[in-house]
Amino acid sequence: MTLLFKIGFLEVGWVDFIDVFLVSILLYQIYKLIRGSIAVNIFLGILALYLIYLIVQAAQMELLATILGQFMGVGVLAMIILFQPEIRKFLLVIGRGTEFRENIFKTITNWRSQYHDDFDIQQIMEAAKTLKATRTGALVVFSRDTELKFYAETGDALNAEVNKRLLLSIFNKNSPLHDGAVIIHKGRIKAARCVLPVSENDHLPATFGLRHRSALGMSENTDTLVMAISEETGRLILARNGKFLKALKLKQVEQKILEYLHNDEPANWEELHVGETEAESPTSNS
Ligand SMILES: Nc1ncnc2c1ncn2[C@@H]1O[C@H](COP(=O)(O)OP(=O)(O)OP(=O)(O)O)[C@@H](O)[C@H]1O
Repeated sequence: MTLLFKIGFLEVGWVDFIDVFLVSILLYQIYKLIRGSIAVNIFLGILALYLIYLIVQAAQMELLATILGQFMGVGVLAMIILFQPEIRKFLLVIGRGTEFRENIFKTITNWRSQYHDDFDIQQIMEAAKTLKATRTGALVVFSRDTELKFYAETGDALNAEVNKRLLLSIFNKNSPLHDGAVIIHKGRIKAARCVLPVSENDHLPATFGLRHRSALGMSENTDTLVMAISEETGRLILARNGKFLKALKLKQVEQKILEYLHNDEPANWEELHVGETEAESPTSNS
């Protein structure tokens, strides 16, 4: 091994350096995935248990060490079960590494501009404006990379071009399709009446019911952007990576959707303050 430097008896080589660097990236990615979610508490619980186990072992308390050892024995399996959503998201992030190569190819073939032309965002924005004004509840999932077949199959397949009138018809309270979420992929409404996973986040405002929880849950579990419009208040929220974006003007919502679709997002997602209302928000009037 090529020696890089030496601290006392410790010899540090290039391989060690790369090893520590990769572990740091891995830990940072794990931290980013579980930050703000209930998984942090579970992770800290497991860590505390592991530390106690080490102390008990060092103190040679055999009975306790054996009991805790049994827990540690099934630790990996327990972690996989407990952190299933986080592991899924992590693998999705890694999987998107292959997308990098695809993107280079697609950029060369001018795929991005084609995609943009296909997708008339104004149809969405006009529908959102009307839905807000008429206080019609709506849940829209934007998926950049996949058709989300698993979730689309919980509803009714449509595969129709995005269109303002169609969206308004779907979410109309008398429509048989209005319950649940619409999934949009590559400029097409893939399905309506879809059931989304519900978030277990404990820190949501009491006013947030199932529509908001499922918007958040979907963004926690998948690499999607979710737009929810409240039936009660007409408030529009965006959910991404397990976080809500503060009340936005419609122009800003449009910008966020386009940033997401073009994979060009800044990292300025913030959680909505508990109890915040549109009237209190400085950026409101969406
Ligand atoms: N898991 C889910 N997946 C998709 N849609 C859901 C899910 N749970 C609830 N919804 C939708 O949300 C609607 C009811 O939501 P609820 O009133 O509990 O939500 P809310 O967050 O308080 O929203 P609102 O402010 O519009 O009342 C349902 O009629 C359904 O259309």
